Formats: sequence, structure tokens, C-alpha cells
Amino acid sequence: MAETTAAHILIVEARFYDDMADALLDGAKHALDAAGATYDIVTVPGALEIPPAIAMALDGADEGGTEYDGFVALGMVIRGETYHFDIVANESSRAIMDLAVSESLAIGNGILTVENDDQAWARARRSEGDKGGFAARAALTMIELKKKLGTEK
Ligand SMILES: Nc1c(NC[C@H](O)[C@H](O)[C@H](O)CO)[nH]c(=O)[nH]c1=O
Ligand SMILES: CC(=O)[C@@H](O)COP(=O)(O)O
Repeated sequence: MAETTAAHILIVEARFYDDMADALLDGAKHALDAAGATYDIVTVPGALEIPPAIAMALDGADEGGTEYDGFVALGMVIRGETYHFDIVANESSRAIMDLAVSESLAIGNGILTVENDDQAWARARRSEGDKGGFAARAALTMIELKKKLGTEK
């Protein structure tokens, strides 16, 4: 029986809120460790920088750099006083979706878009919403689906 190789994942985390980023990363790492996946972690300033970081990783792979089976995007976007929330929330998610579809990428999107800190913490902590873990498991699921669909060509 062919041995399946462990998935190799790139976690791209936005550390706009350090403490919440820690919680999301804890959940994602816990899920990936439980699945036996390996991963690298890169950090960007905010959610808007996550899609370009994934694109840079793809370019790096094309140039002989690390090939990733999938990606986990982690971030927290909390509404403030201005329209900027909508830009950050909508553009980061749209760019991730565009990358996933155009490049057939397995991306788990753990960029939370919330109204306030209470909503943020209720979803970031592994002991509560565990959205970091959910995003990691979503990436792993899509990696397996890609393999399945790829072998069934
Ligand atoms: N307000 C939040 C941001 N804003 C920063 C942007 O994501 C970006 O880093 C900046 O516009 C420079 O290009 N980012 C978050 O991740 N979360 C926020 O609540
Ligand atoms: C999501 C954001 O960009 C937000 O943190 C910005 O806050 P504000 O709209 O009050 O400048």
C-alpha cells in the first residue's frame, strides 16, 4: 500500500492583534500536529498582506523554493469607525478566494471579521470557536480532495 506523505503547509498569520494571533495560531498548530502535517509559519502586518504572501510563496516554489500542499490564512479584522474594515475584510477574503480558484489551491481561510473583541475572542480561542483549527482542517481536507480529484483524471 503506497505510503501517503504528510501534507506540508504554509501558515500565513497577520499579527495586527498579537494576542489574538497567538490564539488562532495555537488552534491551527494543534490541528496540524494532530494530523501529522508539517508546516512553516510566516508573519505579515495585517490581513491585506496575507494574499500577497501566498502569491509570493507560489512564486518562490516556481523558482525552486519550498512547495506547499496547502495554506492556512490566520487573521483578525475588527470593525473600527471607518470604512476600512470593509476594505480589509472584503479584499483579503476576495483575494484569497481568487487565488484558491485561479491556482486550484487548498487554502483554509481563518481570517475572522468581527464587530468587537468579545466576538473575536469567542472565535479565536481553541477552547471556544477554534477558528484557527477549523481553517487548518479545511486546508487539509482540500489537500486530500485535490489529491483525490487529481488521481481520478
Ligand atoms: N484594521 C485591521 C487591519 N488593518 C491593516 C491592513 O490589513 C494592512 O496591514 C494595512 O492596510 C497596510 O497595508 N488588519 C488586520 O489584520 N486587522 C484589522 O483589524
Ligand atoms: C479593520 C480596520 O481597519 C480598523 O481597525 C480600522 O479602525 P478605524 O476604522 O477606526 O480606523
